[in-house]
Amino acid sequence: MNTIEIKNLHFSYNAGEEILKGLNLTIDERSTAIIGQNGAGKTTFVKLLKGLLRPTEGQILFNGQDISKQTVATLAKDIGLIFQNPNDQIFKNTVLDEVMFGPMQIGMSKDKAKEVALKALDMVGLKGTEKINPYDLGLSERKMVSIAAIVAMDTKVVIFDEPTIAQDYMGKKRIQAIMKELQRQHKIVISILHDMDFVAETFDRAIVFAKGDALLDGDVKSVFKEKDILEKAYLEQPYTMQLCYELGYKEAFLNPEDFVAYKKANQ
Ligand SMILES: Nc1ncnc2c1ncn2[C@@H]1O[C@H](COP(=O)(O)OP(=O)(O)OP(=O)(O)O)[C@@H](O)[C@H]1O
Repeated sequence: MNTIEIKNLHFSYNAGEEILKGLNLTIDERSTAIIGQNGAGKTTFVKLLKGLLRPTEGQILFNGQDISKQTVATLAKDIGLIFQNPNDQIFKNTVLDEVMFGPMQIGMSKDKAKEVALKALDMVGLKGTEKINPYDLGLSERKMVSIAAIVAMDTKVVIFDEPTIAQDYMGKKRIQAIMKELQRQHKIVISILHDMDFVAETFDRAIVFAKGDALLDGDVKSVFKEKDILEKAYLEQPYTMQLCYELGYKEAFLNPEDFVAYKKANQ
């Protein structure tokens, strides 16, 4: 089983202003959502996992090996990060070249890279767009290109930074299906999210970041039950849960499907 162990992780951009203050966590193959108010340190944390930043103190162990001092190039085979803004990631002139780039960088032949790129494009719903310039696509499709570019690399860890931004209902459903498929392949799936309903419907575990530490950590339902603590972190419960509590139910459901199933079974 793949694991990432975070031990006493500290990080500062500027001396005297700690962004992460001794974080301790173990991330496993349960899909993990990282939530928390703006500026809580979520993006900083995933950049540390990807090797884009170096901890000021502490360790990041991937399958037991300390990766906190490894280069981005060495880590690229194992850890994929899909940026919040696809424009920060995409630089090739065609969709196919963009998605083939990562696989070729980690040593795949051109033929193999093309094969995995076409498969990844199919998975994100962009079959047939291979020759298009990514910047001629809309933002939501460009985000899918950036997802395909990481999926094609077949890394053991796939990190998403705000994947649902600019996605409509169908786009969110597709991202949910991609995450479930990656999890089925025993990859570690981590995502930063602001959409609590999406978290409730998609993830096994949620970690609430606040003031440089994990304020809450547990299965999604137990985390979302902690209304008062969530409020301190400026987070809302998922809408279905809010509705259940407002209606006086003791049992609160994470999503409409579970609520409706309960109602039908108890009519
Ligand atoms: N390159 C940088 N130099 C200095 N400070 C930075 C830098 N990047 C981020 N910060 C600061 O670090 C803190 C944490 O930022 P970070 O982007 O990790 O938060 P976040 O939880 O991802 O927020 P958001 O939800 O808005 O993306 C913020 O106060 C931010 O202003």
